[in-house]
Amino acid sequence: MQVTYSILKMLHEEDHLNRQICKFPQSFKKYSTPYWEQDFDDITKNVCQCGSNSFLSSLKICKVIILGDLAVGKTCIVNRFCRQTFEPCYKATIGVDFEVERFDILNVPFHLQIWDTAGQERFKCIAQSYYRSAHAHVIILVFDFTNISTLSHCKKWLDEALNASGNEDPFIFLVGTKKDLVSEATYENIEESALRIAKHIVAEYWAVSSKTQENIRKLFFRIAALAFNRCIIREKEKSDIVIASEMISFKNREKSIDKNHCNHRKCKSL
Ligand SMILES: Nc1nc2c(ncn2[C@@H]2O[C@H](COP(=O)(O)OP(=O)(O)OP(=O)(O)O)[C@@H](O)[C@H]2O)c(=O)[nH]1
Repeated sequence: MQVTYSILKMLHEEDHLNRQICKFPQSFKKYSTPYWEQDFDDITKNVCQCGSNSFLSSLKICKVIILGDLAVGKTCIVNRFCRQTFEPCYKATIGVDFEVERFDILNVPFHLQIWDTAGQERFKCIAQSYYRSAHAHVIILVFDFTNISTLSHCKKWLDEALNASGNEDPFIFLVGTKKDLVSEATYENIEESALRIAKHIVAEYWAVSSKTQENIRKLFFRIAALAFNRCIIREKEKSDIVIASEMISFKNREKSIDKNHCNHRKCKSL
């Protein structure tokens, strides 16, 4: 999980000052999430409070892959969050673009590497070759509120990503974009279907607009907090296992030294 120099070059370091997370961000709708965490885990809080653990000192980074049909608004989501910009003209993504964004969570630096992939069929293979075995920690499936067929394709995008990415247990988000373009009635209609699909694919549902900025920041803060919490717990488990196995091998070594001593004494007394 070390960040290489080329990735570091792309960090928007100046932005992290307004990316401080101290309170656990909540889901978009209380009951439309499989992730029930309401707060950081006690393990996370303790580790961050003492701050001395060696794994906190290394820079942590989690991979987020954004997928969905062409022109649903994937690039606009990334640009709105990372650059505070919105581009009204469509320019297809070729292959993959990525950004690295820094957060300070419970006063610990944490990075999201955000992969914006191509939705166009002819560029899809290039994108897949990038994120194959990328071990994505988070998968964001994007659909367009103005085009209902993009919602029904999300399951296919997820299956392809799970096959390619190599991580069996990523956080999954189903995100509807262009909320600003639909009437309240259409929005509610499509949301009902989206909630059903989110439940079926075990994903957390969000509705956003990159044009008006609605919910974009909240979405990424939620993703960062969930990923950070899991990352710390897993690192802690790993370090506990290492300590436990070191203790076992230390005890075994002590036992074998004792045994050798005994054998030595026995030999002498014979
Ligand atoms: N009104 C409105 N337009 C949006 C919104 N999000 C994206 N768009 C427009 O939708 C078009 C496609 O957006 P992109 O972000 O380029 O779509 P994409 O999913 O990255 O497309 P590919 O790179 O082909 O996969 C652009 O013309 C955007 O301006 C939104 O929230 N509101």
